[in-house]
Amino acid sequence: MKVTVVGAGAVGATTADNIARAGLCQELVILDIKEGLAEGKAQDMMQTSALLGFDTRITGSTNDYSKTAGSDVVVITSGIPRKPGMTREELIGTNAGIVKGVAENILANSPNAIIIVISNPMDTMTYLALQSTGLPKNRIIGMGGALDSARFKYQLSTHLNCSPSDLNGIVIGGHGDTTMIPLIRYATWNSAPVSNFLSEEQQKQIVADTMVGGATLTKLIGTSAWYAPGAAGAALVKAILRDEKKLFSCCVLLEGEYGQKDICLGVPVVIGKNGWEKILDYSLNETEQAEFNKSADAVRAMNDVLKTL
Ligand SMILES: NC(=O)c1ccc[n+]([C@@H]2O[C@H](COP(=O)([O-])OP(=O)(O)OC[C@H]3O[C@@H](n4cnc5c(N)ncnc54)[C@H](O)[C@@H]3O)[C@@H](O)[C@H]2O)c1
Ligand SMILES: O=C(O)C[C@H](O)C(=O)O
Repeated sequence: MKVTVVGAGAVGATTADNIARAGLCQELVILDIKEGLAEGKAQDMMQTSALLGFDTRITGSTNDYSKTAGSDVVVITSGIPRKPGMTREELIGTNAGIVKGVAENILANSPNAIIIVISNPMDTMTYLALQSTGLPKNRIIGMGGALDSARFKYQLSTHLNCSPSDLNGIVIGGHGDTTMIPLIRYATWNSAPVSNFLSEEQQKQIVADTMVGGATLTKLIGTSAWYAPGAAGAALVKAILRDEKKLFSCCVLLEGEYGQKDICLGVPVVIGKNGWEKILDYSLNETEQAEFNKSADAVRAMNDVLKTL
């Protein structure tokens, strides 16, 4: 199996590192436009192999897409991150051109690849990748909900004083500070609804803190996060390569599901060897559906910006 990670920056390198450490593929290519960066990070990672005991061969490439040929999965992380005080949406002007060019180069060299889009604004970049490659919908997956759901469980765990891995919780909708929807009604602590243990006020706080999870880290670090994003990207790669049929919230093309069409938005999907294989219907209540529709309106407005660039 062969995986390419485009972008050797914070998120790309962390995704690649997680993929290598887990031994998910035989060949791993990291590509970046910045001279020497991908080669250097690939060598550095390869030098951990004797210490960590993985067998993945990692190579780097400065914008030579022939090195990525025949990839089974490609993760796109290229593009600028936000600075404190910015929204993800403000990145569209720079990142749309980058993501479009990268997606076209990937398609030309790996026509059978499944593409995972991480670059922001992720929902719109996923839609753009789908449009510019014309790939079957199941092979374009936006990564945002997997990260937001992990952050949701982190927030829940701090209030419940429990292990995040004992929790179930999912965030759907857009991957934006105001567009994501942590589905607290469905969150459980080992099957028991979290509402059994948390006040209304605590639940509201957890939802609010989850929604600004990325912004909070950006303010603290000075640029956006990479450890959890890289782990989430690698988790999706693993689910595909190992055909796990694992459920994640991912940004995928909707064709009437959840009342929306011609838009890529976060919904619960099953991930396996074919990419996203099935959308699950969580039967949203009226409030949740209204939030989902509002989120779709905001993402659609960003998708419309693409036409003006
Ligand atoms: N979807 C998510 O959940 C999520 C999470 C974290 C970050 N992000 C996004 O991921 C992107 C990357 O974040 P980062 O922190 O790694 O940024 P970074 O600046 O550390 O790395 C980005 C890399 O992309 C490279 N690049 C730029 N143009 C390129 C091109 N045309 N071809 C190949 N490489 C190119 C840059 O040289 C740089 O090394 C940002 O847009 C950020 O907002 C998304
Ligand atoms: O917050 C950001 O801008 C990066 C990313 O989308 C995140 O959620 O960490």
